Amino acid sequence: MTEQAAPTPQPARLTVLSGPSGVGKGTVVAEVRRLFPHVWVSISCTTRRPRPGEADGVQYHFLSDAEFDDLIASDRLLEYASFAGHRYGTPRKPVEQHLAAGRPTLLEIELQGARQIRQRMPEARFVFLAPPSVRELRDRLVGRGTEATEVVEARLAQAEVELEAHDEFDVVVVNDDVERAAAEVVSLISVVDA
Ligand SMILES: Nc1nc2c(ncn2[C@@H]2O[C@H](COP(=O)(O)OP(=O)(O)O)[C@@H](O)[C@H]2O)c(=O)[nH]1
Ligand SMILES: Nc1ncnc2c1ncn2[C@@H]1O[C@H](COP(=O)(O)OP(=O)(O)O)[C@@H](O)[C@H]1O
Repeated sequence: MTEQAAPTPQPARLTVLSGPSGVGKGTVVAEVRRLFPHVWVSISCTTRRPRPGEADGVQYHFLSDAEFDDLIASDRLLEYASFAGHRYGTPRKPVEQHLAAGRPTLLEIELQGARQIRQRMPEARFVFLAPPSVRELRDRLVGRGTEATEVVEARLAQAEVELEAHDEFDVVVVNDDVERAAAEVVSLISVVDA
């Protein structure tokens, strides 16, 4: 029997999911993983402190400012941005490796980072998660109870900037119902264009 080389996998699609703080990105991404375990979700680096229940290497890699500076200096971030007083960035290598191995890959990042990815990887698909209303966004952010009042206000001010940019994205998904929104995101991640 002749041995055949394993076929080289087709590079997979990169999907970028953005949307204002409190819209439900984390909640929807958790549901996306449940519905579609084949997706690989990038773990970002951040200089913000972990919230209760968050662990290093799970939700984020929690870094010092000096460690974050090192990643920038050695070009190990695909994109990075400041948000509400902290820095966030996507480690480059795991994204490239998972895409090359054929795993549909998802980045959950804010607007400035999404714009950098559009410059570098225009073939990616850009999805904006929108709230049913601004009132509902405020209620979700306050209801989550993870930030102090002034941080909530800073995030809401930033949310207005993000909401105005929704038409830069390929698709807008309204997070009215978590399961419905997640199913829509899965269809965008998993279906390859003809
Ligand atoms: N540019 C960029 N933004 C990120 C990255 N990781 C997370 N973010 C965004 O940073 C913002 C703040 O995240 P976080 O502090 O976890 O708050 P939360 O999204 O409101 O729970 C959100 O809009 C995230 O999508 C990243 O690697 N790069
Ligand atoms: N479709 C939804 N309907 C009602 N509440 C939601 C919905 N999606 C998320 N939430 C709630 O809104 C709050 C913010 O969600 P989260 O996923 O932390 O947002 P983000 O990651 O965008 O900041 C959480 O308390 C979450 O349970």
